[in-house]
Amino acid sequence: MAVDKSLAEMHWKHDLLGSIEVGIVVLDKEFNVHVWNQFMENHSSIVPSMIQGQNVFEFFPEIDKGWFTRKAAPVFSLKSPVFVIWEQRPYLFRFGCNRPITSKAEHMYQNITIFPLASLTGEVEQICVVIYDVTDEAVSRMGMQSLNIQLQEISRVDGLTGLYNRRYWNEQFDLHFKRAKRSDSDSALIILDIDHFKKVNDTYGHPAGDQVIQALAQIIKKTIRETDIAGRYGGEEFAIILPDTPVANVEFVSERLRRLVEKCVVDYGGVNISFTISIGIAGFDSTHETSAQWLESADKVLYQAKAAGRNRVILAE
Ligand SMILES: Nc1nc2c(ncn2[C@@H]2O[C@H](COP(=O)(O)OP(=O)(O)OP(=O)(O)O)[C@@H](O)[C@H]2O)c(=O)[nH]1
Repeated sequence: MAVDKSLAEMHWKHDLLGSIEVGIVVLDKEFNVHVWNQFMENHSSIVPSMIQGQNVFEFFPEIDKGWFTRKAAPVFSLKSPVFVIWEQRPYLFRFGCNRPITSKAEHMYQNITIFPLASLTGEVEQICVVIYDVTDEAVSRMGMQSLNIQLQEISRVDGLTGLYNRRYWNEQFDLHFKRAKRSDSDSALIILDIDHFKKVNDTYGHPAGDQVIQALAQIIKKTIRETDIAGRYGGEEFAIILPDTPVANVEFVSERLRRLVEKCVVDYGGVNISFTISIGIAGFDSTHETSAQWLESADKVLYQAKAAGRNRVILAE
């Protein structure tokens, strides 16, 4: 009768392990496999008889042995469970995704729990690893994150040129001004404006003007350093912050920019359009009380450049 009872118990435990929608793996101190349930078999195509008694790392070389051993150590020694969520490590076992057609995931995302299995003497000789398939949750969370990043980008970037828009550039300029004020560093500000741009629009049309603006933005992107901050300040007006750059170097960069623009020819449906720009530069000056004063210094010399005949660079004294 007692034998029947334990047989029946084994039977329902076997059924339970088979029908449960999580992976169950029991490992000993050498990380040899003792239990491998149906979920694990379904996703790995490895049947229990193949893996039982074998070392899990040999079957799954993608498991970082050092990391997993460190995670399991307190489960054996302190008898306390350990949890690992997919955001820390996307998976333990690299399984394919359940819905390869409808899901964007390349693999199953997993949360795992490792808990101790104490023997009758209270010693932890084995651990149980439970694997939860959290692919749907992970995919939707990552989708939200990338959407947020895209939204943030859109709100920072000018649609026509891909440079920062005026609002975001101004925020950066304010921050940079405060930093420069604290460190009294060599920084400079460039403001540039397309010469007689109204004539471009009037002669070739607004879409042609847009293409000229885009061409200028490309030249700016190619000419400045990654650490410089360029924005479209107005219709055909651009502003660039050059952190940690002595004014002499800024004059050199500006002159190069001016010459590149002068040489550039925009091909608008077979019509060649040339254009020039005027540039005003103002180095950071600790007497500036506000970022607006710094901007005004650069703007003033830009208009001096316009008044002096355009297509030139002028540096604020
Ligand atoms: N195509 C196009 N034109 C724009 C855009 N934003 C502003 N503009 C035009 O840019 C022109 C600017 O003209 P003005 O401010 O008179 O300056 P300008 O003709 O460049 O003359 P100077 O700056 O004095 O050399 C106007 O005709 C605006 O309509 C834009 O996004 N696309």
